[in-house]
Amino acid sequence: MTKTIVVKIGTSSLTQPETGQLALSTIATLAETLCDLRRQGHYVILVSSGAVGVGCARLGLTERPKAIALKQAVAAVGQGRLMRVYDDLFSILQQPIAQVLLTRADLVQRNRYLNAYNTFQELLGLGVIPVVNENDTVAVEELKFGDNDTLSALVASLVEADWLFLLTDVDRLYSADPRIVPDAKPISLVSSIKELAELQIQTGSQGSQWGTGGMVTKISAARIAIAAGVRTVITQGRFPRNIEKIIQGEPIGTHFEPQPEPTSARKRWIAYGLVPMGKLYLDQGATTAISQAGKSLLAAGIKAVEGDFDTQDAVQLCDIHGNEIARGLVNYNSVELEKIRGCHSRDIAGILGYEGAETVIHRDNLVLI
Ligand SMILES: Nc1ncnc2c1ncn2[C@@H]1O[C@H](COP(=O)(O)OP(=O)(O)O)[C@@H](O)[C@H]1O
Ligand SMILES: N[C@@H](CCC(=O)OP(=O)(O)O)C(=O)O
Repeated sequence: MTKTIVVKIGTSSLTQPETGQLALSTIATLAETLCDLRRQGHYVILVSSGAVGVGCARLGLTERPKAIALKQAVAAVGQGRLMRVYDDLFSILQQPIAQVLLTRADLVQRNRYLNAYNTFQELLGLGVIPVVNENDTVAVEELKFGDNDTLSALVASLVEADWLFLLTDVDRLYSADPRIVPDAKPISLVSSIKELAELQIQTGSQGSQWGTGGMVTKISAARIAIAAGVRTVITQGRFPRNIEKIIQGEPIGTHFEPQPEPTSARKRWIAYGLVPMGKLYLDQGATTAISQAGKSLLAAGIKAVEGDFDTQDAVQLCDIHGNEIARGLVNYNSVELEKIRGCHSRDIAGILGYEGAETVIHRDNLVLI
């Protein structure tokens, strides 16, 4: 049965940790594995980091640049070389590939989201393996995915994938960083979003020397993907052949079970496609109404408004502790909300001088995180 499989490989798997040089045997084995999956009739998408890492090696830089302009320049040097390596290897295996560079804006605006979807469908229909990366050279700070774990989860959600593999330089998720805590407990299965939220995991502040997101972004990516119904696995990048074994049922790596009823595509777009433009801090009553009773958000439950946003922008909803509980599209802009927060809906017309929506965020435009 044809499956859609998204495989993300991080810099720490693509490069030698000591030198930053490409781990050619890993990349070649990955190419062979993906070609075999294609020949078995599956649709395959590769999300590959490494532009910055390869660029650093080419330019003789010994650590990842921090300044955005330098990072963009280094990525521009590395991306071409990375694609050359992939095209040489996949060409030997007679497998056409395509370079797909995305910025967050490509998935934020609905028409561009649908365009990206259509392009992936055309490529997969042609038997091509798309090789995706963030378009680092033009991605400006406020509109960046920031890491390819998030990007790969959004792509898996976009194409309604069956599997998302996050290949990294450890064999699975642990209770803490195994490099630092030798007796960290391995985690083999996370069976729900609720369990994921309750996991007590030390993820450390950053990933390996060349990585970007560490485990924080992989856990966040798994949350996005399983909400979209995508089975997600964190496993060792140095053994790409494990992908086939895992698909055949071998318990390798950390498995995140997909949510039984995937969140609708529109709500996934609200929750993860859009970039939130502000925050609304709710009182306990509104928090309970939103998270447990499936209600819309009314002005009376808003204690504070943060940010400068327009109507229909996406905003984060936070509980009394400041924890994000949901995202939604507002019916009022930030200036109006500052005036009506805490007020009863029947008083809104008198305060604003015109009859607006009864709700601040309608339930249909609200997604629990
Ligand atoms: N709880 C944890 N379980 C496993 N690895 C962890 C954990 N916390 C932090 N890490 C670190 O995260 C690193 C992987 O993240 P990263 O370096 O960004 O890799 P990649 O380049 O594959 O994205 C591992 O090398 C490990 O040192
Ligand atoms: N677009 C960047 C991706 C950075 C990134 O997410 O790296 P990693 O944490 O190694 O997957 C690059 O190609 O270097």
